[in-house]
Parts: sequence; C-alpha cells; structure tokens
Amino acid sequence: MRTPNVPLSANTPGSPNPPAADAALSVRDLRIAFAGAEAVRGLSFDVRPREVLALVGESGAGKSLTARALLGMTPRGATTTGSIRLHGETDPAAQRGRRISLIPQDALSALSPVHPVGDQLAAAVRSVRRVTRSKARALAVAALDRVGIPDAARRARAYPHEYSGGMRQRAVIAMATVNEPDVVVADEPTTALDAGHRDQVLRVLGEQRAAVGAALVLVTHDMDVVREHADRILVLYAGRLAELGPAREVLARPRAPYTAGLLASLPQYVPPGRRRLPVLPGTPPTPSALPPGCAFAPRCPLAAAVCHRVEPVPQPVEGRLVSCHRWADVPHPASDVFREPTRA
Ligand SMILES: Nc1ncnc2c1ncn2[C@@H]1O[C@H](COP(=O)(O)OP(=O)(O)OP(=O)(O)O)[C@@H](O)[C@H]1O
Repeated sequence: MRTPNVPLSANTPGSPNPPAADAALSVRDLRIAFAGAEAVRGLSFDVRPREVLALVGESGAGKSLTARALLGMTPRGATTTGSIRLHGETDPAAQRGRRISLIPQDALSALSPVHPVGDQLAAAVRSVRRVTRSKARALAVAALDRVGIPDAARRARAYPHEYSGGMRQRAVIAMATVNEPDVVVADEPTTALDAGHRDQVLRVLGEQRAAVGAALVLVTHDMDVVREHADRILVLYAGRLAELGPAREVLARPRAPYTAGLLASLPQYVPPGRRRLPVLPGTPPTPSALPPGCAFAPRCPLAAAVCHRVEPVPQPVEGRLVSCHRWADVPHPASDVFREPTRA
C-alpha cells in the first residue's frame, strides 16, 4: 500500500487516466488515510455537467469521506492525496459555496442557530457576489420562495429552530443552490426525514439543481432513490470503486458481485420466485484490517484463488467500470450469485 504523503494536487503524476476536459469535476487517485490506514483507496471518477451521480455502498465504504473531500472537507487527522479538479480549478476548498456546495444529512448542522435563515442566505450571496444588502436579502427571499417555503419574506426572519425538519432541509437546498454552483454534493440529505418529507425534499432538490444547471453527487443508501433520481451510480466497497455506470443498467444487471449482493437483499430487485437475502452476509473489513487481494473476496460466493491474491482494478465492461476478476461469471438475475451459502 502506498504511503499517502503527496498533497492534494492539480494532477497525479503518472496517472494513466487524466482528468476529463469536459467534466464538471474530476477525481483522480483519491486516497484518504487515518494513521496510515486508507479508508479511501485510489478512487478515480468524473462528475459530468448536470448529471446526478449516486454514491452507494454499505456503512464505512467511504461515501461521506469521498463526498466531503470533493469540497476539501476531510476530517481532522485525515491524510488526503490525489487530485480533485472542479472545472479546471484545483483547490476544492476555495470553491466551496461558489462552484460547489454541500447539503449535509442534518440540516441543523448547515445552519447557524443564532441567525435568522434569511440573513444566512443573504450572507452566502454576499460572500460570492458584490451586491447590496437589500439585493442580497431579496435574492435570499426569492431562493426560499423557490424551494417552497410559504410566506418566504416573513419566514426569512425566523430562526432555524422555528422551521419544521422538511422546511429546514429545503432552506439548506436554497442555501446550496443560491450561488448557482456547478456541483451540489448531498450527503444522505433525507435520512433524518419521514417518507413524506423525503419525497418532497428530493423533488425540490431535483428541481433546484436542474434550474441552476448543477450536477448532483448524491450519497444514499436507498436504491429506490438511485433508480428514481440518478443518471449514474458509483458503488464503493472498502474505499474502492466496485462498479460505476448508468444507474438503470447497473441496477438491472449488476456486473460486480458486491453490487449484486446489495440488490439481492431488496425485494424489488429480486425476480418473483427467487430467494431474497435478508442482508448481505458478513461485514466489510475495516481500513486497518483489509484482506489480501479483493477486499470483497471473503464475502463473495464467486471468489476464486486469484481474488484472494490480486486486488482487481477498475476495467471497462459494457459501458461501465467494474473491479472484479469474475465479472463475466456474474449470473442473470444477479441475485442468484447469493443462492449458495457464502464462505463468510
Ligand atoms: N474521523 C475519522 N477518524 C478515523 N477514521 C475515520 C474517520 N472518518 C471515517 N473514518 C474511517 O473511514 C471509513 C469510511 O467512513 P465514511 O464516513 O466515509 O463511511 P460511509 O460510507 O459514509 O458510511 P455511512 O454510510 O455509515 O455514513 C470508516 O469506516 C472509518 O473506518
């Protein structure tokens, strides 16, 4: 394993896969380590202009770390290397709030409790644009109105705790889109909400990011959200790319056994008459105790000797990228991968 000691730079020397010229965002060889143990291990992908890219994987896969790295927001103690380019700019932190913005899981963490919501939005506008206070205020009220906050001019004067959970999350969407960024990163934006608010918030998020022409990187556990909202899906396992491709195609026919395993526990992805997994057997490895070879091999019913020796790299398969030695042997329907007891 490479020791991550190279700072986050414009390009990764020797990268065989240079940043795509037309991408809204290009990530190359992203590595995030804590005390020498890599939690994100050489991730490369592009976010295309205006697309919705879903980041999925089990807990601990590295979704949040990756999402936050896109904004230059990795936690204290993390060593981050690789390159992140946002329309040619190489310092993601400097672009935060301008060309890239974050919608976190918990809206309260994105809003200050001590300032009215409208003031916070107006301050976000003035941090980027040279406009008068009253113009910023008008833009703030208009942004709240666009996300469906009723009586926006009055509500702009209210504090976050005076908003309902769904309204707070919509205010955060207004904040994240008010400066018309190129990329919005949403980290499980609906986890804290009930089903009714979830759909409403996702609809508003979709409308707003389409209106400003932003791409959306959407971290989610919910495959129905992926199916309904994502153009492409990036499946992460133990900090690596397991599969990346068009969402509908990947959901219809996964090529990585890990993707198949994630779907095999969901009734809507298992054909009638086939067995559904209650959960994917076993647990993912921790960054400090990775097995040799493919990190998924100990849980994979298709694993062969090579899988326990050699870590697979992403390779192009049918218009997607798949990291698996056995991708050609993944059956259809893919839930059949997990018909036999696993060795986990
Ligand atoms: N602050 C930290 N200090 C040490 N290790 C960390 C820290 N944050 C994350 N990690 C490590 O990185 C791994 C990936 O974390 P991350 O939050 O990206 O997972 P995730 O895929 O978003 O999971 P979840 O779905 O539970 O949010 C964790 O399992 C943990 O081992």
